[in-house]
Amino acid sequence: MPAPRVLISDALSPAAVQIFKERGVEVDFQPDLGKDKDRLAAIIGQYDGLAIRSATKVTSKILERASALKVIGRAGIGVDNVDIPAATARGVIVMNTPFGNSITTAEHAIAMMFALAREIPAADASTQAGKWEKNRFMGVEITGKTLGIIGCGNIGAIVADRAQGLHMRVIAFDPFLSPERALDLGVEKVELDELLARADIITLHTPLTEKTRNILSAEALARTKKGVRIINCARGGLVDEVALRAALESGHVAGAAFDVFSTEPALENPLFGHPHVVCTPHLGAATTEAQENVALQIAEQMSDYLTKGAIQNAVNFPSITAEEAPRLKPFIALAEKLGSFAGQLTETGLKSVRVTYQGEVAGMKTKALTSAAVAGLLRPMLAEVNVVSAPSVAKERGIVVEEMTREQDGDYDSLVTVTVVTEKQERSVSGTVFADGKPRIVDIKGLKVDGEFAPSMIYVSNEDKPGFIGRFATTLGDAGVNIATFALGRDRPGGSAIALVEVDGEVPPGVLARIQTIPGVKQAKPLRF
Ligand SMILES: NC(=O)C1=CN([C@@H]2O[C@H](COP(=O)(O)OP(=O)(O)OC[C@H]3O[C@@H](n4cnc5c(N)ncnc54)[C@H](O)[C@@H]3O)[C@@H](O)[C@H]2O)C=CC1
Ligand SMILES: O=C(O)C(=O)COP(=O)(O)O
Repeated sequence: MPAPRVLISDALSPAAVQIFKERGVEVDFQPDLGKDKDRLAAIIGQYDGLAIRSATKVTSKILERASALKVIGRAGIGVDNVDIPAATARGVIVMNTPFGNSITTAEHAIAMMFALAREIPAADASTQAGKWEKNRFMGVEITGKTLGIIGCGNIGAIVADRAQGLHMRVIAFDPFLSPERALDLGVEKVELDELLARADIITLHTPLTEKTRNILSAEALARTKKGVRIINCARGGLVDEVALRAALESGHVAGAAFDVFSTEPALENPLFGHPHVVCTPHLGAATTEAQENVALQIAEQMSDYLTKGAIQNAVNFPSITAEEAPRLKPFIALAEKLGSFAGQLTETGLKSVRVTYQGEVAGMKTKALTSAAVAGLLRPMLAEVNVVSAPSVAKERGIVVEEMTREQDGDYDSLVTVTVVTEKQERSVSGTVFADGKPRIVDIKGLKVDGEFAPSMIYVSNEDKPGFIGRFATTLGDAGVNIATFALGRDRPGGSAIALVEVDGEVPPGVLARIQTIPGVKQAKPLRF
């Protein structure tokens, strides 16, 4: 197999290049490419992986051209520059490095707070201009002030910790912050209105989502305390920049420090030029330490995925460690094949699919296995679906996906059952993985069998009557089809029976129709795996 190829299209630390190479991944380092979307679109089709920071915008248009792409790695935290639904729909894993730059970014927010409180940038410019305006700059003390943190996750929590070290009172608004965690962090959890009314300084640390966009709107700004200072080191778009400018002009807001802007690169912005505004060009993560951390980590994660199938910190797929990957692999194949079996037999509208895990397999990454089963199920109907995209494709089509785990209670250490409910019927198939690592099908619609999955198979359900096997074999023989393996199952003598037959090569047209005419045959279907 040729080595996987990765394109680095943003200014990652060159440390990443070394890691990729050491791990058998070819790497193309073009740190400015992300800014040129046409060139990126022109070459992205050659790569299995794309490593980015915030300058590369991975839009659905870029993804349409990314025919070989398997993984996008964000050397940093925010993935709002990636169209995640579009990546997921194309089966591309999107991973980030959720902690590598959080201390550095929190430190930047604290630095911005001091810059605002003591007007350091303006004082610096004035001093170096030879003005010595000692009376112009009158700061405010940080000690004893109330810091309002909007979004108290990884970065917000570090900011809270540092602020407490500075003897500030810390209040936080974050709907997902548990009272226990708030207590642990020593912050007072409050509603947004209370934060706005009480904070002397507000700092934002939420991702940009439809819920957080414009969280500091004109109305919200109007509810803040007079003389408040506002820091945004999270994402442009969280604050209404025009309304903030007006509030600065009126003197209601005493100062603002922004690292991120609604349009980036921010070559102009409503906040620019105000004497109490401090700006940096998206430098939150820009320290040598943080950049090394995120570059090394993303290169490791992407290499592990491309070479070993391990998944860490994916925002659109469950994690699978490098140790788990080989153990999971045969079960992924099993789940996909069971799903495929059910999908190939499905002729009417799919309503729901239930995947049941019994025994040892119940302790594995069942979410990944369920995605594989759904991918296998949908593939006979939709060619472009894979393990990553399957859950979202199913959801889009209104197919309910359920997962159940149970204790082992049968002959097998592990048993996976895929049950498909269509408009007409419910059908289950079960399988396991034997010690040889090969997936086997062990139960079809409650009838026990023991069959392997083969590239070309015929499935027959029939009444258990003498003469069927002879006629069936003759029909195939007459058509020049060689039987490779033959697995039979039935519920009771004379009851319902099934045959799962592996044949060499394609089943010629017309053969299935002839099988269908054998007395007692209810259904005959070709299957491919
Ligand atoms: N300026 C820069 O260079 C950098 C900026 N960032 C930005 O900082 C953001 C935060 O990063 P982390 O703390 O690591 O993320 P995180 O996911 O650990 O924390 C985000 C917090 O926001 C909270 N949240 C979500 N929706 C909310 C809402 N509607 N109202 C209030 N809180 C809400 C979440 O519950 C979570 O606790 C990132 O999403 C990224 O956009 C991150 C790194 C560098
Ligand atoms: O990690 C993040 O979310 C950041 O915003 C850092 O962005 P950058 O990698 O410096 O372009």
